[in-house]
Amino acid sequence: MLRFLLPGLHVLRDALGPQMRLLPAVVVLGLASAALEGAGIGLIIPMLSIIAGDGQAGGLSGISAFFQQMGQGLNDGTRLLAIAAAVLSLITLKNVLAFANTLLTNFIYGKASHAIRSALSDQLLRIGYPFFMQQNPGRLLNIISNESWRASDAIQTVLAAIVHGSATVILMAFLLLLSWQMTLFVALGLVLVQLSHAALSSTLKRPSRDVTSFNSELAGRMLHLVHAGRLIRVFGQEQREKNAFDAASEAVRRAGFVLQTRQGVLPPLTEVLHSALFLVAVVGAWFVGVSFPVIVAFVVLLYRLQPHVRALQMSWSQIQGWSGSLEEVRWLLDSSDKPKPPTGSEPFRGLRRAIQFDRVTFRYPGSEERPIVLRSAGFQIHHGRSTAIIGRSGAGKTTIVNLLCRFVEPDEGRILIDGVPLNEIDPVQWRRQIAVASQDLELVDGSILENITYGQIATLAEVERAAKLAEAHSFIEKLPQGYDTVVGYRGASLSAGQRQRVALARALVRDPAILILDEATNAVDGLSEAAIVETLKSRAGRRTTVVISHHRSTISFCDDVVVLGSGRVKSQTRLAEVASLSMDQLYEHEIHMERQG
Ligand SMILES: Nc1ncnc2c1ncn2[C@@H]1O[C@H](COP(=O)(O)OP(=O)(O)OP(=O)(O)O)[C@@H](O)[C@H]1O
Repeated sequence: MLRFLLPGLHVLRDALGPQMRLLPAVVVLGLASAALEGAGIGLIIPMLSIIAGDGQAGGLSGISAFFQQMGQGLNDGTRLLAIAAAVLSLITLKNVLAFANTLLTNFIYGKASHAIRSALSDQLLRIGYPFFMQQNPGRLLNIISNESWRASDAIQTVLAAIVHGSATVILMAFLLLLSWQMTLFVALGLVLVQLSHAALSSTLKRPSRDVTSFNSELAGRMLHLVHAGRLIRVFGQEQREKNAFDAASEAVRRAGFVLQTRQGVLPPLTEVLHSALFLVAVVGAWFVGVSFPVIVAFVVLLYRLQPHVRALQMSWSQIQGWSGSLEEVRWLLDSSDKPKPPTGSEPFRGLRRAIQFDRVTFRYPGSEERPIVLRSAGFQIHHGRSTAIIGRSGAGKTTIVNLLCRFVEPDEGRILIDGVPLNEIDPVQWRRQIAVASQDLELVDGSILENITYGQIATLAEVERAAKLAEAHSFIEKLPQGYDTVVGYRGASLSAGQRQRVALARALVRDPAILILDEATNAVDGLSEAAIVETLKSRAGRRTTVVISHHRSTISFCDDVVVLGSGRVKSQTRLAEVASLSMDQLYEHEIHMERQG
């Protein structure tokens, strides 16, 4: 029930985590400071009696009589001063407690906000890779950069609501002790105000979802402007992109306006209803003959109560207004409908014999209509040899890399590593033995040194050795900052060929048991490529290499070649046996396959 009323409640509960145990302290501090405030207001009764010249007035009952007794026996002047000093002490102490509560709620809020952001980053790192193939990056960016902050704000609002709720309970108790009839009347009025407030607040969920979904679209457009800057300019599409961006931004504005207008109605409406209730209570009290000091104390208490009740009601509507944000954060944090990360517990210490694709069938997740990429594919990658995987564009070469890296899993068939199914092998140990250089694996925004040693502890000598093997050392040396040159976002300050050589050095510095090169040198000049091929040759017999390329020169050093076509493995043979064939002829090469699975 509460979950229905407060959308995303368990996002908030999970975010609070161990801080939940601090919530009773927030309540106690809230109750204590409200009690001090109520007592201070109660002391107005004897003060007013003294000022009205009726300091020893009787005829009061309940808590009013209790306050009226304060300082009796003292002369009026001393008593007035003593009561004033007591009121000031109570107000001071109340504010000290209120400040302590502010510190405590800020601490809890900070911890909970951090917990939300940390859980989101944890989830993004943990989810199975196919998730990123299917999801709109704009939606993910919007959740991380916008919605997570609104979820944090919702936590602050809930904490504030706890404080206001505690104050409301205590001040209502004081009101009850002053005059139960007037309090009953006020309580009834407040219930009516809350009902009308809740009815209006419930209309906020829909516009809140609209704002969230339009924000996702806008974030996607922003990403596009950042990533496709060159494309847009080359094709002269600035105006079209501007129109599309403005339309997305306008949609956010319109949805935001609807939400803010509906939210904006609530504070004035609440104030008018509260004022009406306030006036009716005062006038009614006079009509039923409540004494002047009690009316004043009641009115002051009611006056102090109002902001707390209004804040409580506004918290409610704010959380309804953030329901779209909370739902988005909850969606991303929910692992049940997300692809699972690869699992497996078999230890893996290195390839000894071969990787075997055993009748592997695969189709990218997302839709049943997607064509089958690999159909019962069978071939082998032998230990210590270099295997070229070739085929026309779209034949499924990169998909084989994705399967080897366990970004995706076969729908049917198995990949066997020395006879052990890959999905039973510990993925961390497996990935530690492979290194990939691919045009899809971008550089990170940092120095060349940081890029080459990414995820690897290496000495400068080892880095330089890898850079030399990748034909990168000579160009790096010529840069003014050498290995400390910052490459910029995705390596933007380097040429395509330089980026590829740094990426190759990054793979080589690990000296991996299995090196996978997916179009890793296609932007490198012929001379450099020839030198890189020599490097790769030197691994022969010791390490396993998989090379994907459309260039005959790049695969020239390979021992074996696997030809893909129409979702099938068309042939697997020794490259020496087909050395005379051109790349085009190789693509059409179809023979019986050696030891196919
Ligand atoms: N993330 C994806 N989601 C859906 N389909 C995909 C995805 N990636 C690739 N495909 C499809 O899978 C097929 C094989 O793609 P793959 O990238 O493996 O081909 P490739 O042989 O490496 O091509 P190229 O030589 O052009 O790089 C293609 O039809 C492609 O449309």
